[in-house]
Amino acid sequence: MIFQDYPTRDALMQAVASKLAADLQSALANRDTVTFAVPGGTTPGPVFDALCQIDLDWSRVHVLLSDERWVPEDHAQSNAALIRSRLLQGYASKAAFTPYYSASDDINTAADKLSQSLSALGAIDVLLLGMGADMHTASLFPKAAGLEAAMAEDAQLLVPISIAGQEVQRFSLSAPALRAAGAKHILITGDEKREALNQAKDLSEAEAPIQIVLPDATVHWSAA
Ligand SMILES: O=C(O)[C@H](O)[C@@H](O)[C@H](O)[C@H](O)COP(=O)(O)O
Repeated sequence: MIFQDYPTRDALMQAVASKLAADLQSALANRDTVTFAVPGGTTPGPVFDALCQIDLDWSRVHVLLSDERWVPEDHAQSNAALIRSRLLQGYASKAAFTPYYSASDDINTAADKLSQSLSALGAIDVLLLGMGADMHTASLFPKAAGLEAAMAEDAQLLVPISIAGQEVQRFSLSAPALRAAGAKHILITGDEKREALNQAKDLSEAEAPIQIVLPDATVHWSAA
């Protein structure tokens, strides 16, 4: 694991955008289509704002969500809506994007269908993830229903997840999909998440799902 800290939140966001652009560029030099997986949540927005202003061959980039809340895009919790409004703008508006929520299929059918269709993309080339203070990443939450299946070696690309106490179901890239990614970046802020990251190193992947990617990831952190 590489740990990089930044003096301000703005410096963090700008640096992560530049690093992701560099990783996308090097992947584009080697592959016709590059798969870029990104998280939702409240942290990455400014990274997306900076990244979409960087001129690269976005028409050859396929954006995927690391996870989604199982809600339509007009719902406040929709990650697809976040990506469309903050990343798929400017130069990045040319990127391909596959939303996950389906009004017609149930979550299990959607997981099977999308896993099949998206597997043609191959391994994720560039992966950005967040982390919760409970050491979850994507929607792989400790003790969540569906976590065991999501961590199986033969887990399909996308899996349904239900978290006790959360009304909205989740949809997540599975552990094998995250583990197989090329360039892995974790974006976190604040002392609570830094402390959680330190705790995670001594825990199992089931106890701390961030461990699925942590060993070969670059962690980008600022205090604010
Ligand atoms: O759908 C989501 O919420 C994200 O994909 C999730 O994995 C997020 O990265 C963490 O929960 C951190 O969220 P914050 O950035 O809001 O702290």
